[in-house]
Amino acid sequence: MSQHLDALNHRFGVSGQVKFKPGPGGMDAVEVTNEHASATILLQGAHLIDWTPKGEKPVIWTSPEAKFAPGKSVRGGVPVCWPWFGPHPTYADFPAHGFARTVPWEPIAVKALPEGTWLAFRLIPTDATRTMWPHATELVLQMVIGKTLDLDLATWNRGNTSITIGDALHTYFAVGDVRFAKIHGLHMVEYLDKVDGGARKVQLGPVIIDREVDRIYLDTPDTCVIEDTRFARRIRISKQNSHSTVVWNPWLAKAAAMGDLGPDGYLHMVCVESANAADDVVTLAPGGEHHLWVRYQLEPI
Ligand SMILES: O=P(O)(O)OC[C@H]1O[C@@H](O)[C@H](O)[C@@H](O)[C@@H]1O
Repeated sequence: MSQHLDALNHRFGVSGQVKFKPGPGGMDAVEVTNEHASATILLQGAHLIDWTPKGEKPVIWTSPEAKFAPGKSVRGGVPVCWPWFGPHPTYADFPAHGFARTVPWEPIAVKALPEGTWLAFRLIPTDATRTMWPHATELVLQMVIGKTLDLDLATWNRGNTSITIGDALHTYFAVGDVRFAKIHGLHMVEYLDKVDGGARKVQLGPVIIDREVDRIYLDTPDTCVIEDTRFARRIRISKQNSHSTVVWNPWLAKAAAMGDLGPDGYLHMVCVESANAADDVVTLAPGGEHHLWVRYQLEPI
């Protein structure tokens, strides 16, 4: 075990519950096990790659062919998109979905609570991140690993001028077979269809995934539900301070071209991303703060 991990265990470890250790690809990770659930989080990106409530199948999907390497985004889990969503509005060579998911974060607090394990991580700014984002901004991701998974992505504007951000919790949910899943809660909601040149359309009924789907739903309600008959469960997604929801599945051809989704990975995942995306961005005055909050919860069918 590296000195760094030893030091983290000394400071934040909780015997039998929270352990910092090398994770997949040897990347620094923290493993959480409590009476409600287990989870694994990479320190790069504060990227949660597993959350499995006791006695259940994993709720979060990470590709069996994900590549774990410093500075590379991991296919699956809960990537944090920040401080922009999708391509950078001006600089095409800046990374898609921002840099938060590919840089190191540091733990700042860990506590065992009756409801689960609370952890907080802070993004570590570097010269490289300051080149892309020359603002005094603090970014903290808090999690509670319990029977539910709660995530709070907090942005503080510590500078003297206003800032404008886009953000998303780009969660890959595990489903038995996506062709038999339905996403409820977006009926009569307008969306931008990214596989049809960004055309504006209106969702009627539940979202069905039977082809490539890449949509930004606009002005979305605070709850949607993935109904998964194959796994006989529903995943309830509740959120606050997120006005858009992105639904994404690359389907067969795109998945094959991506190279890190596995041969039939696209059948076992769907991204339902709680976001502030496209025109829905967040402007923070000096001293302002913004909390993108989600709760994921399993319900039997
Ligand atoms: O491959 P990435 O950068 O993780 O992005 C995956 C997908 O993320 C989704 O949020 C976007 O809407 C898609 O267009 C994109 O393909």
